[in-house]
Amino acid sequence: MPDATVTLPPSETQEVSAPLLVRAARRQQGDGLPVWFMRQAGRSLPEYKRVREGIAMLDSCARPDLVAEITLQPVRRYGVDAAIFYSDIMVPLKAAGVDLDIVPGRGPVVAEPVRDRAGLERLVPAEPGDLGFVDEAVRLLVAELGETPLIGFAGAPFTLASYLVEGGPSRDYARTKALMVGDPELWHDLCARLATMSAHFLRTQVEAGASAVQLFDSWAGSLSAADYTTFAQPHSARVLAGIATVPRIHFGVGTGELLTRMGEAGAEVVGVDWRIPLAEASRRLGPAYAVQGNLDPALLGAPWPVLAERVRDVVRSGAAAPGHVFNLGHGVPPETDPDVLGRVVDLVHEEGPTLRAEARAV
Ligand SMILES: Cc1c2[nH]c(c1CCC(=O)O)Cc1[nH]c(c(CCC(=O)O)c1C)Cc1[nH]c(c(CCC(=O)O)c1C)Cc1[nH]c(c(C)c1CCC(=O)O)C2
Repeated sequence: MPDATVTLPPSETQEVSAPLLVRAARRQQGDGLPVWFMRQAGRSLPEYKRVREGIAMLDSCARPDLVAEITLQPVRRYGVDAAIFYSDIMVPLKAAGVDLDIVPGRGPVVAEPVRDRAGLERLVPAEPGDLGFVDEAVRLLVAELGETPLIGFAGAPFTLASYLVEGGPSRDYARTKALMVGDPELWHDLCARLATMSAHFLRTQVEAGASAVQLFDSWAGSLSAADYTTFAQPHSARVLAGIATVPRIHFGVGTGELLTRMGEAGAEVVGVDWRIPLAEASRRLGPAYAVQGNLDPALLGAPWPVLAERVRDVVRSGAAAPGHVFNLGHGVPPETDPDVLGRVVDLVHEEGPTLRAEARAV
């Protein structure tokens, strides 16, 4: 029999040894199905609560030893196919000197919201060395993780701007949208600056060894497709354009009507929430994109047989896409029983390949 490594062209030889997550993102996974969870590290884990005791969220993000430990916790516990860097979308802003805090149970709170040009002028991107703690943590992690890929991430300009303009979490993004349409020049200048910060945060992680990245535009689903295209997509595209060497995942909540634009912003994988089936998301996106998602996180509290059937539904629907990374439709809720997540991982690993093969044969 000929030696396969000799007959394959170099690019394909590399694919054979690439992590399953990376192969899925490149639409080369076959029946294998990688699984990880947004917010897999954090408050649902007792081991997380123990190491975080008495340490503020943003302080923990600046300590490479803690960041590495917290990032590894769900990998050890669940055997997920990827780690996601423990940090926050607001970290680059904090490093640039913005006075902000992450309030438990609430989210990011900004002391002086940015609502005019003077506010924008105060926002000076961090110098290259200012994210040294990120570089150090990623290097520690990549050495510890071995074969398991690390996903780096950043916040998209629209979602970051929503926190800066509102001063904290918001239901309707009224001030953000009023600024966006009322002073487009200020809006675009603000988002351009945020794009520079997020691109720098992502590049730091990729240069230190992250194998893939996810851009979180969590709140983009609050925009119409027209406003997304005018006010958000160009800035996200600039962030993603700086990171073309590794697979890029682009995620938001409630973005069923924006999926194609999110793909066109420069991603290989588009993250989908639970509101539309993956097969439908893939139909909208076409053959050039893989999908990630999309179990409804609220179902993690349902009786196991019911939940298991929903997990299988997601796997079957995802088999219609040219690539599928199993995930939730949004982050792990804090009250989640970790044992349930463990059972989901085991089910995806044990039944995923067969379910995918069956679904693809129909
Ligand atoms: C919108 C957003 C933020 N941060 C992030 C997003 C995008 C993801 C999403 O859509 O959920 C990104 C993020 N935040 C965190 C991670 C770590 C990696 C992981 O997913 O496991 C990631 C990828 C840790 C965190 N980020 C946060 C925590 C909890 C803080 C704590 O434990 O004290 C963690 C582990 C805090 C945070 N930070 C933010 C919010 C809304 C909150 C929740 C506030 C709360 O309910 O307590 C802003």
